[in-house]
Amino acid sequence: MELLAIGLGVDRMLYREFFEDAVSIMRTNLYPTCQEPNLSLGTGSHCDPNALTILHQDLVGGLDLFVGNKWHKVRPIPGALVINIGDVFAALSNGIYRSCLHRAVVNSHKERRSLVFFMCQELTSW
Ligand SMILES: O=C(O)CCC(=O)C(=O)O
Ligand SMILES: [Fe+2]
Repeated sequence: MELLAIGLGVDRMLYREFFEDAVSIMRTNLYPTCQEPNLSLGTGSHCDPNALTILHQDLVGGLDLFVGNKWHKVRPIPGALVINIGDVFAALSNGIYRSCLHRAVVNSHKERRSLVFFMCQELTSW
């Protein structure tokens, strides 16, 4: 949160304090194999509605990002985390940081797992 604040040129503690009492959610996702992957949805395309998302994916691959009018694969890197800006942080930064459209697709040969931490905001901070 401090890095995001520094990037915006605001007090580095601003968002850290704002999210101090955040109530966050952690979710595990399992994407079984599918014989007809093109006919099935892993997660449909979406932007995360929370503030910030930290995602760990296994090495199977399946996370796609929509950038420059097309879908790009997010190549899994051992030990790396994917950080997504969500809609709340896009709003808090007046759109300077943008939430990104993404999806998870399935495949026919290997099941996939991801672990996702959704940093949310305390409901009374609105
Ligand atoms: O499993 C993934 O790679 C993405 C999951 C996701 O986008 C979500 O749970 O919001
Ligand atoms: Fe998501």
